[in-house]
Amino acid sequence: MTLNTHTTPDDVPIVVAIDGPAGSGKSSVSKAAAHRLGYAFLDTGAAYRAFAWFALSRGVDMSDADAVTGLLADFDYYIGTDPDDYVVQVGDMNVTDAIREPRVTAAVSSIAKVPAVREHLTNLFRRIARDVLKPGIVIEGRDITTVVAPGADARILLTASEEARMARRSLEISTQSAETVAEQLRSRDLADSKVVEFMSAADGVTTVDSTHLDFEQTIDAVIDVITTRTARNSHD
Ligand SMILES: Nc1ncnc2c1ncn2[C@@H]1O[C@H](COP(=O)(O)OP(=O)(O)O)[C@@H](O)[C@H]1O
Ligand SMILES: Nc1ccn([C@@H]2O[C@H](COP(=O)(O)OP(=O)(O)O)[C@@H](O)[C@H]2O)c(=O)n1
Repeated sequence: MTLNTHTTPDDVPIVVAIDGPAGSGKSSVSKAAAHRLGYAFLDTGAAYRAFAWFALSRGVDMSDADAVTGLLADFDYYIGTDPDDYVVQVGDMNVTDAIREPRVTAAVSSIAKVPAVREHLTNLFRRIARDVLKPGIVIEGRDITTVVAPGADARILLTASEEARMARRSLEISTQSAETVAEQLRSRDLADSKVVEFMSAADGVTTVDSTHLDFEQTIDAVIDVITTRTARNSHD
C-alpha cells in the first residue's frame, strides 16, 4: 500500500483498515490484534474526540463550521501508536480520559461533519501511518477502508447487532443509564452515517460480525482475515 515513503519494499509497513459503527469493538479488538501481531495501532476516533474537546474548551459554537475550521491551525495533537501505551494529548494536556466524557461524545458528530476537519485529520492519519517503524499498523475508525486507506492490505468492517453494541457500551459507562447510552449511541450512528458509509462493506472489504462472538473469538476472526489477505496480497 502507498501510504508511506520507506525506500525498500521490505521496509513498507502492512496497513490494516478497520471500520464500523459505535460499540462494535473497533478500538479494543484493533488494539489487541495490533499487540498480537507486533503492529502499531491508530485510533482515529480519538482525534475527532480530541478536536471536539478542544473546540469545547475554546467555547466555540459547534454548529458554526467556519469557527470550528478556524481552530484547526491551533490544534496541537499527539497520539501514541504503541498498542500497549495508549495516550492522547492536546498541547501539554493528557486528554486520554477526558475525550470519553459524555459532553465530548455528544459534541463529536458536529465537528466530524465539517469537510475541512475531515480533510485535515485524514492527512494527519496518513502522515502518522507513513512514519510508523513497526512492520504494520492497524488503523480503525468510520472511513478508513473507504477514505483514509482504501488501498490497505487488509480491509475489514467490524459489525455487531445494535442490541449487542448498546449492551457492551452501557457496561462501560456507569455514569449514565442504559437507556441514555443506547439513545445517544443510536443518534450518533445516525448523524455519522449521513457523512460516511460504515454500515455496509465496500467492495473488497471483509465483514466480521461479532454479535455472537466473544472478545477473544473476535480478535481471532480479525487476525484470520489479516493473515489471509496479507498472504494473498504478497502473491499478487
Ligand atoms: N466480541 C465482543 N464481545 C463482548 N464484548 C466486546 C466484544 N468486542 C468488544 N467488546 C467490548 O465492547 C466495548 C466496546 O468496544 P470498543 O472497542 O470501544 O468499540 P468501538 O471502538 O467500536 O466503539 C468494550 O468494552 C469492549 O471490550
Ligand atoms: N474515522 C473516523 C473516526 C471517528 N469519527 C467521528 O468520531 C466519533 C468518535 O469516534 P470513536 O471511534 O471514538 O467512536 P466509537 O465508535 O468508539 O463510539 C464518531 O462518532 C464520528 O463522529 C469519524 O467521523 N471518522
